Amino acid sequence: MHQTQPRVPLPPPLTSDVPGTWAFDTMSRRVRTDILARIFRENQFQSHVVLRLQQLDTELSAAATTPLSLLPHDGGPDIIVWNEHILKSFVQQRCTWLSAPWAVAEFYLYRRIMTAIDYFKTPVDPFQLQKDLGLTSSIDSISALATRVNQILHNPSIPITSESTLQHLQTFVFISLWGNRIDLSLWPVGGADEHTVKATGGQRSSQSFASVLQAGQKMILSNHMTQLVSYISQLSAPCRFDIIVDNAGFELFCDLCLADFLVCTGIANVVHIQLKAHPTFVSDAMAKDVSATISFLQSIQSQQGADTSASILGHRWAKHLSSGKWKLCEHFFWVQPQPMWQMPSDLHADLSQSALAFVKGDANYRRLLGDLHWPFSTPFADVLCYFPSPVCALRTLKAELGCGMDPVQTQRAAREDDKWLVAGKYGVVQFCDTRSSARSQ
Ligand SMILES: O=P(O)(O)OC[C@@]1(O)O[C@H](CO)[C@@H](O)[C@@H]1O
Repeated sequence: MHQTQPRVPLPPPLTSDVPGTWAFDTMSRRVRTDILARIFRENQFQSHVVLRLQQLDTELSAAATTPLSLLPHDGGPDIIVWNEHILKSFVQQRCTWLSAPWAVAEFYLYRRIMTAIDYFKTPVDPFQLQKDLGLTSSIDSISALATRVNQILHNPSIPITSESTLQHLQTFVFISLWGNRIDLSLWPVGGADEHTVKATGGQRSSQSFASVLQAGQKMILSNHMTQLVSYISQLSAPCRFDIIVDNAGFELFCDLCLADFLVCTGIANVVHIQLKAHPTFVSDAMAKDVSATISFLQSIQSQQGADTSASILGHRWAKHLSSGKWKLCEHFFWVQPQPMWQMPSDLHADLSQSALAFVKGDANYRRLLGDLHWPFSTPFADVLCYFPSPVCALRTLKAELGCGMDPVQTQRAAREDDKWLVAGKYGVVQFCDTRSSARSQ
């Protein structure tokens, strides 16, 4: 029988009321000084919108004592889910922005921003500038990677025989993993905090990303790559794959490189790209951001003259979309805080058609784990056995939770860097074949 939730007892949720934690710093400081402040700076909203954003800022300035409230009817089709299923019990218990489960409070913040800006009447993305800069400032990395991708997929001297395909598969999975380091909510383009990647025009991320890829293996605290590759190599025919993506910008570019590889090699006959239904977590990708990325790639040729790699890629990706090899899917569940084992039945049924879902990034990973305080050594399969399809999490660590990590590795990481859980330097590649895991129970 298919598990409907983790097969081990559930620990308590992370909350953001413990001073000294990243969760506390996020909800009591970062969301105001980094996220809301940028929205004010980077948008020209009408005065009534500014007023609502200021009211939200006032609530957050007293986060420890301000209780969460239900959402007003703002035209969003998700109101009933939010008010009846997500918020009701926390509102009844008078949970505050800090005492409510962290995931609930943090997703709620972005949903409140949508209310404040009247998003469901006039869908303006308040993070558009950051998203645009995320692409343009990564142009060198994008061009370099585009050249490599085209060599692998088009150069007849690198045959796509099965052994080399599996080698390349690993490369593309690593690229997608480490693309998650470049996260605009942590490293805003042009920002100047401790996490900031130096914004030096077009060279923003090319050096850092090359060095991240090189550092690679030793920064991975749990690595199921062998099992992942073995599973994929045993699929008998081209199948559907899913990528539950995370950030727009350079990370999305990296994820689309993986999706490109999967369809060009015939490993996949279709890749469903699972996207957010409204702007959230600053940089999280929506369908429009995929289209913008492809248009940006197609335009690089005219900007750069000689280098056509990115533009070739952009045209190929546009064809993947028009031919139906790539399908863009937005769902409101992806912008909500519930544990993934509470996935709505339509999405569950749909994902159960997939041969494999790659789940990208930290916020999605938190939801895979229900944002709970698992002992770090809890086996990944004991938690993820409920997922509707075989699943591979590609996450760089940016929050104080995890599972499936050997204590030898976590102790090493803690010795090397006291911010190992949140700095995005360490990563995991974790795989669970939920179908065989169910059979072996
Ligand atoms: O999902 P992503 O982009 O990898 O990370 C999201 C994130 O930046 O936001 C949260 C803190 O605000 C944490 O979960 C994490 O640090």
